[in-house]
Amino acid sequence: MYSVKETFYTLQGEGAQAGRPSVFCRFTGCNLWSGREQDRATSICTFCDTDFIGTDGQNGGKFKTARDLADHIAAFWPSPEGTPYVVFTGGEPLLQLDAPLIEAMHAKGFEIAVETNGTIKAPNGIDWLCVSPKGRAELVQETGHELKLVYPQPEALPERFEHTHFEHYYLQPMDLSPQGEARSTLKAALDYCMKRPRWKLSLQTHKMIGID
Ligand SMILES: C[S@@+](CC[C@H](N)C(=O)[O-])C[C@H]1O[C@@H](n2cnc3c(N)ncnc32)[C@H](O)[C@@H]1O
Ligand SMILES: Nc1nc2[nH]cc(C(=O)O)c2c(=O)[nH]1
Ligand code: SF4
Ligand SMILES: [Mg+2]
Repeated sequence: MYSVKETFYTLQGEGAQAGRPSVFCRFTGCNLWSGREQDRATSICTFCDTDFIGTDGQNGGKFKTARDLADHIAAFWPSPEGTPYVVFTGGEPLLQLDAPLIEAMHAKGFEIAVETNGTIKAPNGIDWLCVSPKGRAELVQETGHELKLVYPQPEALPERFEHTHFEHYYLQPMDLSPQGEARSTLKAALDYCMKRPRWKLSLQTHKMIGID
């Protein structure tokens, strides 16, 4: 059984695939925060910008089999042209994404992207793996296509991840607006990238243009 908060068609807003048309499948639940505001400050991940509780979002629900969920996701792809692309996110998608679902999406011709916090080893077969380390949480998944670190995090400074093996290294300015704080994390991130140029800047472009 898979538990999905929401499913929608949009553009990938972040990282090296920014601008790519994508079906987003947001799984319910995370291992680093309950999702309840009263637990935020005492959680390992304290700055999350996402509601991932329940199955009540747009086109959310519970799906009994990998085939059922794959059919649901594939229905959002608008046209036979281009390679269909699904981004599994959450919450923490690696709590639920498994080999049968990967196989079912590939059987439908999809490329599979994952956004993960890196605390759970990724299964084989993911076509684009984005790892985004969080606070004091141990990083288990040290390889992938992009490491996208939200910046600044006092307990997860970029230096801690320089021994890892990714094709791209990004800093993404922490958005504190969901918590009502306004502070310039953008300036801090771009200053760091310019000082240490293996790091590139990732902006949350979907928020700028007002899409999901
Ligand atoms: C909501 S998370 C879900 C996937 C997974 N749990 C993770 O943390 O990577 C999706 C992406 O949003 C990023 N993110 C979450 N909250 C953010 C914030 N306040 N500012 C900037 N990026 C944020 C995460 O680091 C991650 O790259
Ligand atoms: N457009 C868009 N791009 C995204 N990239 C990563 C996202 C996520 O929440 O995982 C996200 C999202 O929520 N929307
Ligand atoms: S690990 Fe990801 S989904 Fe979980 S609370 Fe942090 S940003 Fe949100
Ligand atoms: Mg998001």
